[in-house]
Amino acid sequence: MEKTSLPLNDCHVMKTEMIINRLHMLFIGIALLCLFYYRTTTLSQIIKTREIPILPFLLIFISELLFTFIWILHQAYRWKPVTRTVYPERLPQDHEKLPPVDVFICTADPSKEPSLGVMNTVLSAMALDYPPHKIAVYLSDDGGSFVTLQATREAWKFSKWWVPFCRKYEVQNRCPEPYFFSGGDDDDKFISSSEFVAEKKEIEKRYNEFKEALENNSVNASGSVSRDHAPTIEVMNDSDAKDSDKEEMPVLVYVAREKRPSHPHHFKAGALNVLIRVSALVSNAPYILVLDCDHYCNDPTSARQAMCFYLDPEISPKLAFVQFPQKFHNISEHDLYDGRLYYYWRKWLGMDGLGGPSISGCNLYLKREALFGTKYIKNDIDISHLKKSFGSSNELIKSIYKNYQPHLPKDRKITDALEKEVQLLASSTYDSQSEWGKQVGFIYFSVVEDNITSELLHCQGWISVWIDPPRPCFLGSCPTILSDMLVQQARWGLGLMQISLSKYCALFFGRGKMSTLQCMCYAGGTTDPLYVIPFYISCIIPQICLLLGIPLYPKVSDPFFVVFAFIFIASQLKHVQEVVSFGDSIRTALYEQRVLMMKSASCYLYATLGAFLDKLGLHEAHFTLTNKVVDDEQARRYQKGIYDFQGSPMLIAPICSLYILNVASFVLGIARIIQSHNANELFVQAFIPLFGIIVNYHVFEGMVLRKDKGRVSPSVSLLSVAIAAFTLFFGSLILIY
Ligand SMILES: O=c1ccn([C@@H]2O[C@H](COP(=O)(O)OP(=O)(O)O[C@H]3O[C@H](CO)[C@@H](O)[C@H](O)[C@H]3O)[C@@H](O)[C@H]2O)c(=O)[nH]1
Ligand SMILES: [Mn+2]
Repeated sequence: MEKTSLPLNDCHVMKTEMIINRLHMLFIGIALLCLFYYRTTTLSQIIKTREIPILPFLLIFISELLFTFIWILHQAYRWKPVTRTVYPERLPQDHEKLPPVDVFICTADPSKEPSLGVMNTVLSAMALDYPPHKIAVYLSDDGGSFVTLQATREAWKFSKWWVPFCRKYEVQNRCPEPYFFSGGDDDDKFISSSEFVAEKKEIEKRYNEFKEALENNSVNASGSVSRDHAPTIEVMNDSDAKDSDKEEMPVLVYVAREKRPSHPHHFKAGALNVLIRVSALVSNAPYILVLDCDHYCNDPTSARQAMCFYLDPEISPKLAFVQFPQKFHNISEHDLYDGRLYYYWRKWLGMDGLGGPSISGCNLYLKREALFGTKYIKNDIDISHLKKSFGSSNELIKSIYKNYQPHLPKDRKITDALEKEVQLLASSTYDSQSEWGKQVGFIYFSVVEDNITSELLHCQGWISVWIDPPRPCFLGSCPTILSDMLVQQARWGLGLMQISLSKYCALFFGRGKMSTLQCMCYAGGTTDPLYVIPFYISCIIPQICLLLGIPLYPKVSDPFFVVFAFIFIASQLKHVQEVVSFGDSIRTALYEQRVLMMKSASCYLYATLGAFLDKLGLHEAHFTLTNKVVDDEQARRYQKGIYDFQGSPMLIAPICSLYILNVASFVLGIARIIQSHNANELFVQAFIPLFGIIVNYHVFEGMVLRKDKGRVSPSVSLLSVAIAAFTLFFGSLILIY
C-alpha cells in the first residue's frame, strides 16, 4: 500500500539559479533605466545644440530599445526554472495497466535521410521496453519512395530477430547500429553467458545482411522520391506467424500519404496529421510518441518515464505532452555550431516552471485527446459539426468516441473496408474542408509546426512537462557544417518570425489564455530573429562613427560610462554563469556567442526578410530538409574543431562582410584616435569592433590564415570586401546628416 502512494514524479525549483536570475534582473533593470535616462537627456541636448548628427544617435537608441525589449521578454525564462525526476520503478507491475502508445516517425527523402539511419530509428522504437502489443510504430514516408518502402519491409523482417533479442537480454541500447558498432553494448548484463554471446553473434550477422540489403536497395534513392503519387499504406504484423511460441511483436505501419503538385502538403505537420488519422483507425493509442527519422531511442524506458506523468492523477488530466530534449550522437568535443542546442534547453527549464515547455519537434509523448481537442466537444453535438472539424470520415469520428479501442481486429489483419478508409484519410484533399491544421492536429500556419502547435495547446489550458534524464532517451544527428546549421536556423527563424508577425504573436494572442510570463516566453522565442536589427546596427553604426569621429557613447570619464560597462560585463558574466551551471565549460560560452553572431548576421537576416515577404504574399515559406549526410573530409574537420565555411555565398558573405567592416573601422579608428587624442570620447566605439574581432577570430582564420578546403573561398572574401567597402562609404555619407 505504501508503495503505491509514493509519487511517480517530483518537481524541484532551482532555487540558487532563481535567486541569481532575479538579482541579475533587478540590477540590469536599474542600469537600463539609467541608460535610457542618459539617452533621452542626451538626445534632447543634441536636438538643441546639433553638435553631433542625430541619425546615428537615433539608430543606436533604437537598437538599445530593441535589445531591451528582447531582454525583458527573455527574463520570463529566468523567473522560475524547475527540474523534474521520474520513478518508473514505481509504475504498476501489471502491464495491462499501462496505456498503449503509437510511435510516429517522419522521413521525407532517402537521399538526404539514408534508409539505414531511418530503419535504425524504426527498430529502436519497436524494441521499446513496453508491452509489445501496446506499441504500434508508424513510418511516414513523405517521398512516397519504393526505396523506403522496401527498407521498411526489410526492417520488419529483421525486427523479428532484433526485438525478441533485446527483450530477452534486457539490452540497454536498442538501436542496432550503435549497439554493434559504437560501443553501445558496454552495459550488457549477460556478457558472460555463452548463450548470449552466440545469439548476439547470430544477430550481428543478420544485421549485416540487413544492412547489405538496404545498401543494394538504396542505389537510386534520389530518383525514387516523388511529389505526385497515390497513398500507400502497408500494415506489417505477425498475424501470419502461426507459431504461438513466438513473442508478440509491435505492429509496423508504412504510410506514404497522397501527394499532388496542385495541393499544399504542409510538410512535416501535414505528414503527422495523416499519421494521427490513420493510426486512429488502426491502433488508436491514447498516447503518441513523435520522432524524427534520425532521432533513435537511446533508452528503451522513455515510454515508462512518460507514464510517470500520465499515470499521475494530479498532473495527467491537464497534461498535453511530455517533452524530452533533443540530444545528439554526432557532437564533437568542440561543438562548434552549438549543435547541442543548450541555448534552447536552458530556456525550457524556465518554461517548465510556468506551465510547460513548447514542443521541440520530436521526442515527445503527446496525448491524442489534446490534438483532437475532444475535451471541448459536447456529447450531444451534431455529427455534421464534427465533420466540419475532423473531415468526412465517419470511422474517424467513431474512433474518437471509441475510448481508444483499436480498430485492428484481434488477428491484426487489415480488412478491405479499413484499407479503403485509411486511404481516404491519407488523401491529399482530406484536410481541405476541415479544421485539420487549423484547430485540430498539428498547426500548418508556420514551418515551425512545433512552436505554433504548442502555443495553441497552452492557450487552451493544457500544460506540458520537460524531463531531461541523465541517460538521454533519444539521440539524433545535428548539422556539422556551418552552412547546414545556417540553413536549419534560417528555417526556424523564418517560422518563428511568421508567428511573430501574425495574430498568433503570443503577446496579443495569449492574453487572458496564458499567464503573462508564459506569453513572454512564447513571444521571446518567436522574436529571436528580430535580434538581427539591433545586431546589424551595433555592427555598423558605432564603427562608421568611429571613423568619422562622432561620439555615440559616454566618455570614459563620464559617470554614465559605468552604466554601459556594467550592463556589458554583467550580461557576459550571466551568460557564462548559465552555461557553467548547466554543466558546460566556459569555452561553450564563447562558441555560443559566435553562433549567435553568425546566426544574426546571416540566417536571421533572411528569416526576417522572408517572413515579411511571406506576410506580403510575395514568397512562400518552405521546409528545406536538414542534410544528414556529410563527406568524410567535412566530418574530419568538424571532429578537429575546424570551422567549415563552404556553402552558399548568400549565407557566408554577410558574416565575412561584417567582420571586414569591423577590422577596417577598428584599425583606421585607432589611427584616428592616436592622431587626435580623443580616446576618452571614442573608447566604447573602439571597444565594440575589437570585441567582435576577438570573438569571431575564426572568421579571420577562415579568410586569411587557412588554406584548406573548408576556408572561406577567395571569391566570397573578395565579395565581402566589396560589400564592406560599399557599406562604409555610403554609410558615412548618410550618417553625417
Ligand atoms: O516535408 C517534410 C519535411 C520534413 N519532414 C520530416 O521532418 C523531420 C525534421 O526535419 P529535419 O530536416 O531533420 O529538420 P530539423 O531542422 O532538424 O528539425 C527540427 O525542426 C523542425 C521544425 O522546423 C522540427 O519539426 C523537428 O522535429 C526538429 O528536429 C524529419 O524527420 C523529416 O523527414 C517531413 O516528414 N516532411
Ligand atoms: Mn533533424
